Amino acid sequence: MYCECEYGDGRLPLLFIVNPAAHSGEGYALWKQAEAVLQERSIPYEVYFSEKRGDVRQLAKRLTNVSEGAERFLIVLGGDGTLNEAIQGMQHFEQVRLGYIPTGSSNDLARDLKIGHDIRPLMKKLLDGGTEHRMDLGCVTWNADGKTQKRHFLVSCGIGYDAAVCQEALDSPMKDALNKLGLGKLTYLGIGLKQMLTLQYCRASIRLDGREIIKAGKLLFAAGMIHRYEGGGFCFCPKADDQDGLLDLCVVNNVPRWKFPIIIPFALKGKHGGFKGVDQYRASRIEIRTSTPCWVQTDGEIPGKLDRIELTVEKQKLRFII
Ligand SMILES: Nc1ncnc2c1ncn2[C@@H]1O[C@H](COP(=O)(O)OP(=O)(O)OP(=O)(O)O)[C@@H](O)[C@H]1O
Repeated sequence: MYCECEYGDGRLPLLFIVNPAAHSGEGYALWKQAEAVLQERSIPYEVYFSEKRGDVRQLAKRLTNVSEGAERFLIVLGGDGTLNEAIQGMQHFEQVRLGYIPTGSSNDLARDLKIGHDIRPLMKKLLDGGTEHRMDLGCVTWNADGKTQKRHFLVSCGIGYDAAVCQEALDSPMKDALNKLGLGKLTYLGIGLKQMLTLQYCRASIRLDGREIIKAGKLLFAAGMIHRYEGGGFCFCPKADDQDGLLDLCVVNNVPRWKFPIIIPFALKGKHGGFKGVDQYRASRIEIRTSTPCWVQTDGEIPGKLDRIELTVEKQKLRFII
């Protein structure tokens, strides 16, 4: 972790956390485009670069540990995974305005918010103050070694297939190579197809707000979503609203494997709900138990393999600036 500082005139601190490794190493070059806008306007700022996984969380924790009454404007440059790390560390949510410049390869949050990817207009808007958009914050909790663990999410938390694809992609040497050729989506496509053919189904029971029980005999995945897209553009919950204090849930259960290639193009457009075995729900608390431990993902990051998770949501907890 290191810092290049040009801030110091006593105004609202403008703080940047940059993942230079996002988008297979393009992150630093994209930061330079953002920095050019700051320099043109002679705006003071501080920028902190992550050097490894986990740094973004620590940086966010340190930079938002403010005293009462003080405010921070924190802008994160990275993909959904970088932003996810930042919100794990964030403190004093009411005193922090959170800006975001998407420089990852999937950018599902940016897709849903329709904020685009062009750095200059995004920077200019943020520097002009932007618009505050109160955003729900999801939380998944589970037990490990007798202790309750938790992780926040902004986009989605899924168990099963979607998480298994993320987990394999995170460790895939192919991802970097294909990203450099601008073909990063092929990684997910390849791994997605492989997992579709090989993933073992599990049984699951799902409770919504402590009541309704969904019994799944052959669960492919269940994803609780704050935003509409995950997995690089799959509109699994087309009615998700990031301000309603509720999670939309997509459950895919008991769908024969041969049907997947037919359903996928519909899922990209959010039209998959009509297929038998694809169901949508909405709740503020979702408890999921599976018959065997399955991979879990939060905004594409992997907390581990789990067989019992609880998803909740804090309504409009984040002061997101767009
Ligand atoms: N300096 C760094 N070097 C390597 N990894 C980093 C560094 N900083 C953060 N990370 C990790 O990189 C991952 C960043 O993923 P992110 O989603 O932001 O970008 P991406 O990999 O380009 O996009 P996508 O996941 O959408 O394909 C996170 O898991 C984060 O912990």
